[in-house]
Amino acid sequence: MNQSDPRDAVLLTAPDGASATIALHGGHVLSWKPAGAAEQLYLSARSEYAPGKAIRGGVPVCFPQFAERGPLPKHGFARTLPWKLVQQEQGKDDALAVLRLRDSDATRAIWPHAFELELSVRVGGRSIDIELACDNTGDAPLQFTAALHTYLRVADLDAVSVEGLAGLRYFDSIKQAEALQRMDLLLTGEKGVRDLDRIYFGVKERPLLVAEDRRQVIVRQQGFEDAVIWNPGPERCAKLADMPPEGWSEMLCVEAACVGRPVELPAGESWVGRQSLSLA
Ligand SMILES: O=P(O)(O)OC[C@H]1O[C@H](O)[C@H](O)[C@@H](O)[C@@H]1O
Repeated sequence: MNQSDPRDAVLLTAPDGASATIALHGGHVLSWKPAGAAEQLYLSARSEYAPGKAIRGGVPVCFPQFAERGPLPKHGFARTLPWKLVQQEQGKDDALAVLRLRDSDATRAIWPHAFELELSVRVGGRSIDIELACDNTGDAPLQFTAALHTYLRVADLDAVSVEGLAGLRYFDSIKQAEALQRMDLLLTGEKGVRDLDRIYFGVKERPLLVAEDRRQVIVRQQGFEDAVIWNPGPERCAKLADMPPEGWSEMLCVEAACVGRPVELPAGESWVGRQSLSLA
C-alpha cells in the first residue's frame, strides 16, 4: 500500500460480518457496520482526501491538541498525517487492526517531543473498540490534549437524544461559558440546541446512551476524562466547505476527550484511552 495516498484504507471484517474501514491518512476510522446492521458513522460526501487535510466524518484522531486550545493547528497533527499499518488479523469473534504514528521532522518542527501513537481498532458483533495509546519515547515529560472525535450517523437530528450527562459541568464553546447539565436528557434537535458545542468534564467511565427512535448506541470510554458533544447546526454547517448543507441533520459527534486536564506523560511512560460503541 502506498502510504502517501490519502485514499488508502484497511478493511476489517469479522467472521460474523461486522466491519470497519480505516484510512491510513489520519489513522481515521471511516466506517463501522455492526453484524447485520447498517452504517453507524457519518462520513461527508464532500470530504476531501488530501495530504495535510482532515477527513470530515468517521473518527478523526485529535492529538496532541484539542480544537484551538493551544498554538498547534486545530485538533493537532495526527488527523492530517499518514499512519502505518502494523498489524491486521481476524480472530474467532472479531477483526483487529493496529496503526502507528511516530514523531517525525514535521511533528518535531511544531511539537518538540518524541512519541509513538498506536490506534487499535477491534470490530465484531454489535461493537467497535477504538483505542488510542501514546508512549513518550523521549527523555523529557510531555503534555497533550486529545479526542476520538466520533461522528455518529443519525437519520434526523430532531429525533436524537443523549442520556447520561446529568449533574456534569460543561464548557459551552459557543457561548464561551461554563454551565451545569441539569437534565439527564439532552434533546439535540430542540431549537437553540442545534448548534451544539460542549465539553462535558469528568464524564470518566459513565456510559452515554444515544437514542433515535428504536436505535440505541451505547458510548463507553476509558482513560478519557471528558466528552464533547458537537453539531454545527445549519448556519455553521453552511460555512464548512467539506459538508453538504443538510449534513448537520444527519450527524452528531460524541467524542471521548481529554481536554479539561491535559495528560501529563513522564519520559518512558504510556497513556491509553478507549472509546467503545455498541449498537443495543
Ligand atoms: O472543523 P473541525 O476542525 O474538524 O472541528 C470540528 C469541531 O470539533 C470539535 O467538536 C470542537 O468542539 C468544535 O469546536 C469544532 O468545530
